[in-house]
Amino acid sequence: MRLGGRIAAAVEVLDDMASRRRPVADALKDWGLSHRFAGSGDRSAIGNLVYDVLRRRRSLAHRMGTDATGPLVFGAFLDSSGMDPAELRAALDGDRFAPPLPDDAVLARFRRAGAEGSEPAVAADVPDWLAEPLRAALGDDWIAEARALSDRPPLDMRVNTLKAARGEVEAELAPFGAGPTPLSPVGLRVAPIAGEGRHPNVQVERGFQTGAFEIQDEGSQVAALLCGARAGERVLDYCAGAGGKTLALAAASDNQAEIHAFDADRQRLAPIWDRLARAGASSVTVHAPRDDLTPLHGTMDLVVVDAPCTGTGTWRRRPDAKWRLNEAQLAKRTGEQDKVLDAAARFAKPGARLAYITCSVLRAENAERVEAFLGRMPGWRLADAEALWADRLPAAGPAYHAERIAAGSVLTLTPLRSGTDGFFFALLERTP
Ligand SMILES: C[S@@+](CC[C@H](N)C(=O)[O-])C[C@H]1O[C@@H](n2cnc3c(N)ncnc32)[C@H](O)[C@@H]1O
Repeated sequence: MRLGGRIAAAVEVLDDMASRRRPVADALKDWGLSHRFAGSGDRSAIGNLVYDVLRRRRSLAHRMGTDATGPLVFGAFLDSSGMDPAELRAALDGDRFAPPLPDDAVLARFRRAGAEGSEPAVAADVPDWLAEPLRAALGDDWIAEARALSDRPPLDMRVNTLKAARGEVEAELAPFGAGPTPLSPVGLRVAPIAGEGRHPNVQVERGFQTGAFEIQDEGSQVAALLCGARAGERVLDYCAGAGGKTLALAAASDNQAEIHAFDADRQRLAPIWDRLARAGASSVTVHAPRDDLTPLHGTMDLVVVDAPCTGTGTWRRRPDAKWRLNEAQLAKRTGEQDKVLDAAARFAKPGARLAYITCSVLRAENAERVEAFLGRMPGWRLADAEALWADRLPAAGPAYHAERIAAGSVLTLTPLRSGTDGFFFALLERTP
C-alpha cells in the first residue's frame, strides 16, 4: 500500500470505532481480516496512526482547527514522520487512495502550533472532567504528565531469574535493541517505536518460549519488587489475573515463598497455568473463583491486592480507554477497591503486610482508598513506601511522586517521572 491508502485505512478504522463504539483492537483486527492484501508493514503503519490519533486527539484537533478524522490522521502522520507539508503533498501526488489533504495554510499552521491558547485539558489530551483529578494527583506538572501518558510506550520485559540472568536474555534480544531498564534490576526494554514499524514479536523467541522472560511493564515489575516476598513466607496474590505479579513474586522469592494466587474472574485467571509452567514457578497454588478460601484467613505474611482500576496509568498502551472513562465508572471502581481491600485484609495474620497496587494515577483510587481503609480498619497502619523504595531499589533514585499520608507514604510512578506506565503502590501493615 502507498501512503494515501494507509492514511485512508486509519481514517476508516477510527470512524468505525466511533460509529460502532468498539475497542480499537477489534476495529483494527476487523480491518485486517477484510483487507488481506495488506502486508505487515501496512498493518503496523495503520495501527500506529490510529493509536497516535487516539493518544493525542484533542491537541491534534486544536492544532488542525477541526476534529474531522482525516485531518487528525494527517496531523498524526506529520508529527510521527517529521515530514513538512510540502514533502507530504509530494508523497501523495497521484495517489488516488489518499483522503483530501487539508490546505497548505492549515498544514503550515498545524506544524507551527503548539498547545498555546488551548484549554488545559486540550493541551493535556484528556476529557475535561479529568483535568482536576489529574492536577490533584500529579501537581503543577500535571499537563506534562498527561502528555507523557499520551506518548508511545516502550516494550518492557522482566527476566525470570528462576531460569536466566538478565545478561543472557539481553544478549538474546540484542538484535532488537533491548537494553537494561533503569529501575528494575530484572528489566529489559526496547525503546518506543519512532515513525513506522512495530515492536518485535518477542513471544516467538526461544527465551520467551522457555520462560526466561515475560512481557511486563517496568512499573509492574517495580511494584512486585516493593512487595518484598521473602523465602519462607506465605503470600496471597488476591487479584492475580493472568499472573503477571504472581510470576514476579515467585521469581523474587526464588520459589521459596508459598504463594497462593486467586482471582474472582475465571476467564482472567485462565492463562496463569501455562505461564506458571513455562516460568518454572513451582511455589504457586492457584485457587479458582469458587474455591473456599476461609482456611487461609489470618494465615498470610503478605497479601497483594493488584486492584481492579480505571487503568489511567496505561493510556499509552490503551488510549481509547481514556476517552471512554467517565465519573460513574470511576465511582464503581473505587467501590470495588474498598470491597477487595476489605476481603483481602482478612487473610493477613497479625504483623502481616498488605500491598495495595493499581495501574491508575488518580487519588480517588489510590491515596483516598488507603485513607478510607485506615479509617474503617483499626489495627492497621501505613508503611513508609519511600523508605522501602530506597531500601529495595538503592540505585534507582527517587523516580516517583511520593505523598505523605497517615504517618507513612505512598508512591505513584508515571511515564514522566519514572519512565514506566502509571502505577500506585502502598504498603499497609497489620499491627502485631
Ligand atoms: C489489575 S488486574 C490484575 C492484574 C494481575 N495481577 C497481573 O499482574 O497481571 C485486577 C484483577 O482483579 C480481579 N478482581 C476484581 N474484583 C475482584 C474481587 N472482588 N476479588 C478478587 N479479584 C478481583 C479482576 O478479575 C482482575 O483480574
